[in-house]
Amino acid sequence: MKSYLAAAIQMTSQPDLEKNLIEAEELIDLAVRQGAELVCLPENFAFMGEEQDKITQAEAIAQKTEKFLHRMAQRFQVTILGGGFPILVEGTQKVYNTALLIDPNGKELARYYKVHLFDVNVPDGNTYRESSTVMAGKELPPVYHSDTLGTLGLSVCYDVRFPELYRYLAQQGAEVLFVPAAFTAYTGKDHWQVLLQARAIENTAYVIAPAQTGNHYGLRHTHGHAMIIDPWGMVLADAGDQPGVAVAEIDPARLAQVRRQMPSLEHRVF
Ligand SMILES: O=C(O)CNC(=O)[C@H](CS)NC(=O)CCC(=O)C(=O)O
Repeated sequence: MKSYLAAAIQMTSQPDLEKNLIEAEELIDLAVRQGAELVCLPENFAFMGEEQDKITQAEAIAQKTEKFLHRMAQRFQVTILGGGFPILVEGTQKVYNTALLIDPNGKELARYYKVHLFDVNVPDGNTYRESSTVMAGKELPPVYHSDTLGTLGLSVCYDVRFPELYRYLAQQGAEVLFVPAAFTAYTGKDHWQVLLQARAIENTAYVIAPAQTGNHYGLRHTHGHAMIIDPWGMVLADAGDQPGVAVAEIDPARLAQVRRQMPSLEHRVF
């Protein structure tokens, strides 16, 4: 593992695939110009709209988005995380909420189907029933061991509330945890940063958390604050509440230092 720059992209995705992919490309370009070698897109980067519209367009979204990720990785010669987009589950009317990691040659390194689905009545009056259109993944997320970028662990959004998933990733050697998200504005203001810092601190790992921000359609507002957090829990970069990028250094020397200073991973009893 070497020292390198990573980017957490922040978008306001709409119910418009083509528009979102153009916007994503511009932000990837911006991140690469700032020197990022690992570029991470948020959950729903390709499409954010009514559940039913997502299902109707699922085939096109899945096909075009997967191609887009391969094309971007190759064109910009970076590793890309596509933080969450729908892929139809054969023989059903449901999709997997899927995160893909692609290398600069366009090769797929890792794939994860979101396990925890957001079926929550948020006190602001919005009701979320992700399980009405999404099939829950049944397997723990993968880690990918990269010689240059370190050991990378996948997850998506609502997963961040389930610490056992990240402890599993840490046990598999994860040094960098991805949490691509579309956190609601209401829960995000109180929980987003706290949860991310907790996952970083308790696993002494970097957290890269790309995010959705602003108003998408109807009453859907997301929290923003795409960020990168170091293994001590320090926020290294925060994209605020507008579309953009948060860029920060992922440094193996810092990781080793924190794991020396706070060896809690080695003191686990259970
Ligand atoms: O809002 C939308 O339209 C799109 N959102 C999503 O796709 C996903 C599943 S519904 N959002 C979350 O998981 C939010 C979790 C969250 O906000 C929390 O855990 O508090």
